[in-house]
Formats: sequence, C-alpha cells, structure tokens
Amino acid sequence: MKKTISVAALKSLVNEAYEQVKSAKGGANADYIPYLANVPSDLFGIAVSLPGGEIIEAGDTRYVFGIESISKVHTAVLVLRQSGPEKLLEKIGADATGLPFNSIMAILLEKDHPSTPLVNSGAIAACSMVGPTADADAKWKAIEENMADLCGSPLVLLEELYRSETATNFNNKSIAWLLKNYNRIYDDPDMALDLYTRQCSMGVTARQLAVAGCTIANYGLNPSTGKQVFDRALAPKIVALIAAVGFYEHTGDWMYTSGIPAKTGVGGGVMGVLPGGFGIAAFAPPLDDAGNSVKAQQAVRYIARHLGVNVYSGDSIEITA
Ligand SMILES: NC(=O)CC[C@H](N)C(=O)O
Repeated sequence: MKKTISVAALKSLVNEAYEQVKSAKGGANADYIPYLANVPSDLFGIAVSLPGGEIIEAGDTRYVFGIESISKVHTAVLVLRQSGPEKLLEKIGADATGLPFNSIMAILLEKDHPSTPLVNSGAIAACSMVGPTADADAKWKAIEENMADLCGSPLVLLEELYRSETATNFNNKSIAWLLKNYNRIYDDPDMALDLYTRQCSMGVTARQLAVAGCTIANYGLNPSTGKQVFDRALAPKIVALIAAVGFYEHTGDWMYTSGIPAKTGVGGGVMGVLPGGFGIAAFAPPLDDAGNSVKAQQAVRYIARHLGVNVYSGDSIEITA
C-alpha cells in the first residue's frame, strides 16, 4: 500500500508527541560515565528529517549531547564504505547478542565472532578495521569526516566527556584485549579503543541525528548537503544491522512495539530510520535498565503509531508538501 503523509500533519504530530511525552517519568541518567550523570535530566527534543531537506522539530533539538553508541552506526557505515559488506560480515558479523552492550559474556560465547559492530566489542573491532591501518590520526580523520557526511555538518568532540570516559573505561579495555586474544581485532587494541572512546564522546544534536537517520533512509543521499555518502546498495545492510540490535537485549520488544529500526546511546539519544520515508531522532537523558532513553522511545513510538508507519508493513511512503 502507498502511504501519503503531509508535512503539516507530521509537524502537528511531532508537537503533539512532544507535549504528550515531555512530563513522562522514569529512568535515570547513565552514571557509570561521570560526565553523563551531570547532564540536565529534563532536556527533551524530537527531530524528523525529510528527504526534501526539511527538518521538523520540537524541544531541545539543538542541545549538544554525547552521541555515545549511536556512533557505532556511523563507523559501521564507514567500514562498509571502505571494505564492503562481505568483509564486515566475515570480520565482525551482523548478529544480535541478546546481551547488554558491554557484555564480556557475549564475546566468550561467540569467540570467533564479535557479533555486530553495534555493540561495544564489534564497535571496537570496527574502529580497528578503519583504514589506513596503524595510523591513528588518519583513522580518526576518516571517522570524523564520515560522521559529518552522515549528519550533514561536523560534530564536536566533548573534551570533558572524552576525559571522563577514558578515565573509567576499564570494561572496554578488557573487551579490546579479549578480542586481541581471539584474533578479532585488526589493528593495535589500545588505538582501536581510544578511537572508539573518542567517537562516543562526540557531541551531536537531535537535528544532526535525524539527518543521519534520513541519509540512511534516503539510500545514502544526505538530505541537507545533497551528498551521496554511500552506495545505495549498502542501505539495507545498515538497516539490517540496526533492526537486529539497535536496542541491545530489548531490540525485539522495540521492533515489535515501534516498527522503526533505531539505535540508542547512553547519552540519551535515539536515531531511527524508516527506509524510503524519513529519519527521526529524539533525545532525553534518563535511561531504562538496558541503557535506552525512556522518553526518546516513547516519542518515536508515539509518532510511528499515529502515522501508521512500520518497516514491516510493506507500505511505501510518500511525503507531500
Ligand atoms: N550504550 C552506549 O551508548 C555505551 C557507549 C559507551 N561509550 C560505552 O562504551 O560504554
């Protein structure tokens, strides 16, 4: 079926979702990274980016927060751009772990396979795969440029977050070296970990995340810059990764209740992708027990349900003025 959505209807729905969800209670800021514990808990924003370039927004959509694990999608895209889908599958994998994002157990259970670039182990492995090998500065430049390509504008490193995260990332250090033990890291483990920590510490806005989501929904064509960021054949691979594990051990529940493939981060962001439709992002710091923003989930679900859109419906989407 063809589903027609008007920009005006979408605008009023985004405002309605904002009003409905803004006073929702529940969840708590991430506190295992000290910086994140101190971000004001009542911040909340929703942004929808359309293929025509328009951004519909409500609330704190220009507030710069830590991108955290949403950056895993960006670097997976970079690895796909540089090495292609077969190499990503062979060296990392595309499986859900069914376990928390920072699970050591997941590595022990599947030691020939970090599983997916969208959990910590696979994301650190992805940073190790980014070319050129053994050149931290050039690798970082590639990661940064790719993030800007997807988001439509450069992100800024939140130095304090980077310091805070570097001082406390003991579990991730173990992951990097455990991967080394299983020959599942493809460059220096400490370098890969530092690149990963730095990419997680990039500051982003809900607007930028919505644009990145729309670039994926729009088969690689960035709606803000007009740049074809990646080969359109990669788009379904990226969406498959997100749909499989974007909410970690709660991904099945999320897909079942929202129908929108989306990736979360412990900074409070959620980036959703409706292929052929739009990108949607929401941001609010308090998280549930799996590290997913409580209000951002409610906002995306509200909008998807009221629009009647769902990646599994088979509908094609047309957005009209
Ligand atoms: N789920 C997340 O957003 C986690 C990212 C965070 N940088 C970590 O490695 O723990």
